[in-house]
Amino acid sequence: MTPRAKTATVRPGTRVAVLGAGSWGTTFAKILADGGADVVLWARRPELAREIQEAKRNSDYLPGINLPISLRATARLDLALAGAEQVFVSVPSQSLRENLIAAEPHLGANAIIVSLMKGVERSSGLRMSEVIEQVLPISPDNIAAISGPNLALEIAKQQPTAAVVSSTSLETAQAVALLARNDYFRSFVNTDVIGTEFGGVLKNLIAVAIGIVDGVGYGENTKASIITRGLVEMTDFAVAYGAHPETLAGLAGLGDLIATCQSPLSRNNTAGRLLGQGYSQSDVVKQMQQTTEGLASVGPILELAKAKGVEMPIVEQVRQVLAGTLNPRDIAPHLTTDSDEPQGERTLDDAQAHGGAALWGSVKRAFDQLRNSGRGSLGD
Ligand SMILES: NC(=O)C1=CN([C@@H]2O[C@H](COP(=O)(O)OP(=O)(O)OC[C@H]3O[C@@H](n4cnc5c(N)ncnc54)[C@H](O)[C@@H]3O)[C@@H](O)[C@H]2O)C=CC1
Ligand SMILES: O=C(CO)COP(=O)(O)O
Repeated sequence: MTPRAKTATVRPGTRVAVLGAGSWGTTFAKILADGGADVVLWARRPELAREIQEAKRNSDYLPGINLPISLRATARLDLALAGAEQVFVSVPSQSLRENLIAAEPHLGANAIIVSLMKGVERSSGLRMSEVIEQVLPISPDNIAAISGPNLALEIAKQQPTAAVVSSTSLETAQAVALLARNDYFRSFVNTDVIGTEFGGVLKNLIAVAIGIVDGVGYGENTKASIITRGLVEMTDFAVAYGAHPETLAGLAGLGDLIATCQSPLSRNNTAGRLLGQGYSQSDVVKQMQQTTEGLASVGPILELAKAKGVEMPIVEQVRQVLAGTLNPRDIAPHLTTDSDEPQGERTLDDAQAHGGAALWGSVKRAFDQLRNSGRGSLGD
């Protein structure tokens, strides 16, 4: 029986809303409630709202987890949003726009909107914070995004982890981080929204590739090679769109990449494994019971990469496997280039030069933080 978490002592009772009662929305509502916030969770389906409100359970998405007594739930969007100082959004990326339009009339004028999502809008290629900025009458300084090694079920079991809260306004990032923390969840902050959001989106695509080679039966060498080259691919792409390379060496990049690529809890990893076992994309989509953001992101990411002249050979091979034009057995690091000449191994150091930022300095800082058990700065 998981002991009840101690609640934080910061601004208890701050009224917040969480939109989306799936695995991550429900888990994050628990994080916030265990941190002392006054949380109302919006569930699209009334029967799910009732189960959470009355039984403090979400048997669809978090079976066996006891939710905080203080957590309230409703299927009424207006009631969920009434008085909310911060609104955390955790619906599938492709449904964000429609949900923001529905929520807009009920939002407080100064409410902070926090994206918990890790996708890009397929029709526009926009990141989640860009969709929020486009739909709502809101300053980017009132928008934040949270990402990191955050497999929902492990966190719902109160296993310790960390995340990064990102906003163009450091003050906003800190206001969110002060609520999104308790004795098993630690929030760091940064102002690199581009790097933080793209880290969460891109790691899903590499995780699909890892799942594919796992499904084919390749071992740890192949997977480690793809993870390593995948991080360089992620960094190249994100830096081309204005990210700081060190963000991709932090929790939102490397951290989340490790968690997602290694865990059977990952839906993207699982979808990749089914692809590697020979299932078609349509069969995989039918089998997946939960949101698998990576499958919808491959196309838009490759279009964005092409627009900046960034090569993403691993993601391109995932696209080909999804399209059925590449045998899953042929997706492997040495096939990520079709040149017969031995290729120079582009490393994070090159990305640092490429990105012009002190990437290794941030990697060394990360190791120092780990050595000092995280007593480093709030920055990630
Ligand atoms: N599950 C996890 O471990 C983590 C998930 N995330 C992100 O959280 C976001 C949400 O994913 P999950 O909660 O995992 O998905 P999920 O599949 O567990 O839950 C999705 C929820 O959205 C609802 N939904 C579906 N279509 C909707 C619509 N049109 N309008 C409103 N609600 C709708 C579903 O009923 C369900 O309650 C994704 O972007 C994902 O990448 C981020 C970190 C961890
Ligand atoms: O984002 C996640 C972990 O950080 C969850 O990954 P999946 O969406 O692949 O399950």
